Amino acid sequence: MRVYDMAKEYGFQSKEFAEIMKGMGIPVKNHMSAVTAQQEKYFRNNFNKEAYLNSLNDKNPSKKEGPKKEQPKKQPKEQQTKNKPNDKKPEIITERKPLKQEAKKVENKQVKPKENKGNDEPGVVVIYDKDKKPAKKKPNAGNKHYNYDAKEESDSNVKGEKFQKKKPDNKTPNKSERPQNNNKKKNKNKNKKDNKKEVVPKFIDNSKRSKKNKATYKKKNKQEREERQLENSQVTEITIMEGVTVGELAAKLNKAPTEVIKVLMGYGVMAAVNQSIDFDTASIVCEEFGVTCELEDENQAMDDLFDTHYQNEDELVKRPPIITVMGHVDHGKTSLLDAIRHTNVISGEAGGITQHIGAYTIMIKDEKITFIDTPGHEAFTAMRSRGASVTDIAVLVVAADDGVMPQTVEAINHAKDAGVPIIVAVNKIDKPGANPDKVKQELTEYGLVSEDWGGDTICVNISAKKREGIEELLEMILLVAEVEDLKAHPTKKAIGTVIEARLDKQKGTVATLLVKSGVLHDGDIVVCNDVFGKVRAMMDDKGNKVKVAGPSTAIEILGFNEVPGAGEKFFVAENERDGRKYAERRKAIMKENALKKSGPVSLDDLFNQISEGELKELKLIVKADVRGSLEALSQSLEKLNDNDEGVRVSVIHGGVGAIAESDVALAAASNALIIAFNVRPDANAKAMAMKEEVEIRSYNVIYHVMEEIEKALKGLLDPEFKEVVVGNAEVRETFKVPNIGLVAGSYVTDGTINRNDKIRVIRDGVVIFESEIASLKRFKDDAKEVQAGYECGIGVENFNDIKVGDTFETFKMEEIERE
Ligand SMILES: Nc1nc2c(ncn2[C@@H]2O[C@H](COP(=O)(O)OP(=O)(O)OP(=O)(O)O)[C@@H](O)[C@H]2O)c(=O)[nH]1
Repeated sequence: MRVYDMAKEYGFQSKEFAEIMKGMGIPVKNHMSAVTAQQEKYFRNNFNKEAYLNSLNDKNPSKKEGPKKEQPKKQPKEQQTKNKPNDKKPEIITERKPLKQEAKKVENKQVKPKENKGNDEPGVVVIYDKDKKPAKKKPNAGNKHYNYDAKEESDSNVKGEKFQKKKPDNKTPNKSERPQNNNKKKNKNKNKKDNKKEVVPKFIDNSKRSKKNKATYKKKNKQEREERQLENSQVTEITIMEGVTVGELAAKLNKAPTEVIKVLMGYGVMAAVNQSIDFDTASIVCEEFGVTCELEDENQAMDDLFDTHYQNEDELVKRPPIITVMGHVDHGKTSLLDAIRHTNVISGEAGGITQHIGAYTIMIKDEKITFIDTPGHEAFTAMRSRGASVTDIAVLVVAADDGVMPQTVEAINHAKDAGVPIIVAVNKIDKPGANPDKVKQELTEYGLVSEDWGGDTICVNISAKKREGIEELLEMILLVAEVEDLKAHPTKKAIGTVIEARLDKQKGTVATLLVKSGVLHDGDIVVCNDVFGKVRAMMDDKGNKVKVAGPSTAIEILGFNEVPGAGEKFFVAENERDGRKYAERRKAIMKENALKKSGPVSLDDLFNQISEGELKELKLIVKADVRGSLEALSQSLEKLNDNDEGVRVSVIHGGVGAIAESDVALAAASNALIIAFNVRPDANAKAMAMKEEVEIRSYNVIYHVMEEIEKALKGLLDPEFKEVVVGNAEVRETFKVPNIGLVAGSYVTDGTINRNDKIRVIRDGVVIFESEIASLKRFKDDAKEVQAGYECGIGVENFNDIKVGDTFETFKMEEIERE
């Protein structure tokens, strides 16, 4: 039996159950761990669910704290149902005197004034177990999904009303908690007003305060305000965004805008309050005021914005997992996605969902799963290259008759690099040659050990064609999702990722968005990097018009002013003005960055990047001609981890054979550089490397690789010479010429073949020989150079094994100017 089976039986979440078992001394690793018959027996004999649940309640210090009369006599119905003991562990009550600046930290706990016992100082706070607090209605943070039924929503006249959390009811049912002053009405109104804000802690029970106390309080308050102001006026450090406006800067400096304008004028810069200034100018102003300023990291700001959704754990609700299906070509990704669509029971539609957009949500056992319907790596790479981890779980499809293939390995590396759990779907088990065990065996080489072999990778045997094993796979997805504990905020303004976007002649910009947290409403102002717009229309995965979209939902929207990039994060702005401002600022920054772009990782510039703190990990992709070299190289490279520079060297992907487009894509996405050991990129890969500015370093001696990287880490690599490829030619025929040897009738595909350049012979992407050009002829005449598009005869010094289909690469060493 497995932990999760028993968890189900006992009615616990797998995670919690594993903890319980561990607590009883049963050595389980996680929910997937198998439990021996003996352990199971021990558990069954010794575990008392009731006692356990009671012990949880005992831990609830409200009892310690509390005279029973403080509890409401009867809990409201809703609260009662939510207080199911295994829903959540109760929170600890603490009693403390909060400092002002700590107010934020407790902001989201429920705070109520401590009963005035006469000797109370203002500022005493009691944080109560929220489950025990009466009449406070909270969204079910545990197991229930919020209902985002768009149709219901559109019936409602109040936009978003359904998704607003019920406000805490401050008409406390417990008499002892009620304010005791005479001015009840006023106080009630005040409470009402307070409730409109997010939960603001109230530290002071002013209901029983005498006039004298009030005066003291006022005085104290004033004093504190003044202290705060003084504190603020002594700003010493600020962070500002590129393109900050004069007004914004003044506010951050705690100065009047006119003061800032004056300073600017002193430097000959005429700028009005709403005008943007660049960071350098802003830092001069800051210097004048004795304030140090730092450029705000835009990505950080975005991360922070996203983080606000997850700050208050008790406000979060469970969200469906988002899945990407990956695997080698023809192993059945598309068939699996099709099979899943047909297994779907969300709408009971015959033939499954008619899909309209690049993602769809299915329902299994009352739980939703969202699939990103872009099989393969493109989605993954595009998403990740922009730093958005869209996928929660990767399903790796491996054909049982074919086993682990190069793209399988790539997919594993992609998922690992993104830190996403992998579920293996061993497909085509219906085929006569199918051997699922062989697949499992091969996967162990890549660190994926199937759970029935003692590992923790879930492998499910399926036949996408015969639609077998699909439900089990979906259940496993839900299981992993449960362990991943995926949560989202049910009501905040939406954040998420653009899955794809295009320009439609009639409709304008059409973008598919995946809401990660919060709710997107029709009419919202969405901002995605440098583009923004008002959502004009929203359509779900079945083509229905909708008004709202909750977490893990994909929708197609109209309204962006330009086409946003796939994989880009989006958020909802307060209003159009803010949205436009943000997008315009991003545009300006991007323009500026493009001008001073330092480019992706390059060995020559490695030291600078390390020194500037931009690089903490040097990621490498190693491609070699034979497995032996690959292993030797990878092992040697890992040894470079012991460097004094504190830079981790990691080989994120290794393979045998020519460098393919997918290698370059992975390098671009992960900011890696490619080490080519006796291999070359194919034409597409080469073009992509140029476009993506991925550096490919070629070597033929392992020692040289190590030496160069070591030097680069230390900043000693400043090569005086650099290899420059000058031309490429294809061998179309070969001739034996007396006294000369073998001559290859070749066609120059690009560049120029110069008689004096060096030459390499490449076969199937692998360098098989390197030498000088022995002869270069146009027809019968010797030639000094032959341009692309012409034919010529090429002889290679000391090499007569040229074959039709080989390619030549000619190169020269060029001197590099030292900086
Ligand atoms: N016998 C059998 N054939 C399958 C199964 N799943 C897929 N196939 C076949 O395998 C071939 C490839 O399937 P696809 O679903 O197109 O594979 P893919 O991985 O999406 O391929 P690409 O999109 O080209 O990367 C098709 O001919 C499918 O009919 C299966 O479970 N059993």
